[in-house]
Amino acid sequence: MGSSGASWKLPDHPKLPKGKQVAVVVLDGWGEANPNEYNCIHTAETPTMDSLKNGAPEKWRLVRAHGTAVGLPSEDDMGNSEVGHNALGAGRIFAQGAKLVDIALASGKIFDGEGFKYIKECFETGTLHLIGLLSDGGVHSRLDQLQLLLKGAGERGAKRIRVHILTDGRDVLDGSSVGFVETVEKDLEALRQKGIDARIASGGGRMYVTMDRYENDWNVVKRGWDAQVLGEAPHKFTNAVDAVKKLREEPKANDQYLPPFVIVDENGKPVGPIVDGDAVVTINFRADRMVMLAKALEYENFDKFDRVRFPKIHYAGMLEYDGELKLPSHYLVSPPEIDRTSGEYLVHNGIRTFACSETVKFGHVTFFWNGNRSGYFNQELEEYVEIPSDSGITFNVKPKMKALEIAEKARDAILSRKFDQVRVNLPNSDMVGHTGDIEATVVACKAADEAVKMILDAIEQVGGIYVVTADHGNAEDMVKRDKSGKPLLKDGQIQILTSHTLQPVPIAIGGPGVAPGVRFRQDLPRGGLANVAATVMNLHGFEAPSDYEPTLIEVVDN
Ligand SMILES: O=C(O)[C@@H](CO)OP(=O)(O)O
Ligand SMILES: [Mn+2]
Ligand SMILES: [Mn+2]
Repeated sequence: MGSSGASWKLPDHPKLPKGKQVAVVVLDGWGEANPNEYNCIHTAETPTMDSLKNGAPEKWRLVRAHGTAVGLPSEDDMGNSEVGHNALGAGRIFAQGAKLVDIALASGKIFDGEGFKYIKECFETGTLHLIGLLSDGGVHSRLDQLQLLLKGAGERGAKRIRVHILTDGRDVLDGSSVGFVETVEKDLEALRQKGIDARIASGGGRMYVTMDRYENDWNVVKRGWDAQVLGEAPHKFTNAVDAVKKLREEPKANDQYLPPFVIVDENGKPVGPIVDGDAVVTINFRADRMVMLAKALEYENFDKFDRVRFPKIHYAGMLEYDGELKLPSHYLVSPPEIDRTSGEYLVHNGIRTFACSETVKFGHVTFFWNGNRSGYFNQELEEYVEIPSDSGITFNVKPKMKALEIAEKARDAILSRKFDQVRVNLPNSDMVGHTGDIEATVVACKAADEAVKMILDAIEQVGGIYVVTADHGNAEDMVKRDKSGKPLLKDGQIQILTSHTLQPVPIAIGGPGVAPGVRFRQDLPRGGLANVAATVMNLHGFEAPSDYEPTLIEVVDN
């Protein structure tokens, strides 16, 4: 029985057969935009994806992948992997972390919750530490939420506050970190005026310090730990604005990869290591890049790196980050209850599933796909394969990443005929797009296209079906634009856009197993990623649950 009380048994589709193998391919960060020199997908040779596009409108269309279509607060919110894969897998639109935190802060309920009460127990004698991504990107965290949390904690008795910042440059323009740090410094000054000892204590760039994911490189988390908890870092400054400005002067320095630093007092002593009796909040609402730190902060038994000290603290996440691990055990806002995902339904209906990506996106097609739940629903029917990603490099150095290896695994899984669904994420256009290296991103897009071809060829051989789509845009637009769409100049220069976009993404269906008469319906012009789950269920021969977003396809008699 599903948690709603509904049966897990899916009705047979009245027209579509069962038993076809379905490949579900998610191109990460592959949106649709006007062709021009900043559209790396357009520039790249992508014959496979181009040929799919020729199937429009019956076998190719666009779907929305940002804003309210994926449960984000507003249409100005770009898409991202978490909300994108949640929608793809769950078939419904859930108000996402960003929005839930907004609501809890607006009503003040966040301060009445169990999580806040728990950290508040330390306010009298301990320090409140806030650790997280400092930007207004809205993908992992948001500046205004941090500001409200700081203010609220001050009003509710926090006497000593330390902020441990992670600079962004990935969801926002590179170089924007300085302005964000200045803003927080002003807020902290206002708190100090009220007698609260509030300061920035440490910092570092998100990709080099703390925000690794899926255990690709624990050194990243260790660097953060050393600075945040131990108060140790190679760079010491007395002021965070100076720190960020100075560290950015290094050749090749950028916000994403700033080295760790600590803020010290006039005697050279770190101003805010984390010690027994302190409270810690990780302010990111998004899960993937907080899970590793959450484990380090929370687990008594931990062997991923030498923590040196394991302070007895009251730790809460902004959200619960992993529903299966119940991690962390305390949190300020309850996460969306993403239940009855398509993956869970399909295993209950006997669908054997293979899912694969490389480490940096592995959790996207498993954890995010399954509603932020780690592990299998049914190990007998599912196999999840992770191909180790390169670590310690920026992906413009190796833009092909593991696309070929992922495609080979998918091909072999398809040809083995052991699985009904073979699902992959191809990371290239996203991960290389985030580096802002246009030439490398073109190479990345070509590699992803070749991987798609390999998977489609295998589907052709077994008489199967493919669904090729993406989770949000990135590589299709690499320049910051004004409202009219013209590149926005700063000091006469274009500004490279490292972030995701607001663009829609393609979805294509095809393969010899698609029944005659199947085509995209024309009455869902505003269809989005959440409509994909029902579509895939149909292609497996099932009707989707009635509360799922409607399927994108129809079957016409011909
Ligand atoms: O790298 C990440 O964490 C985000 C951008 O902040 O990208 P994606 O949503 O594609 O994982
Ligand atoms: Mn993504
Ligand atoms: Mn991305």
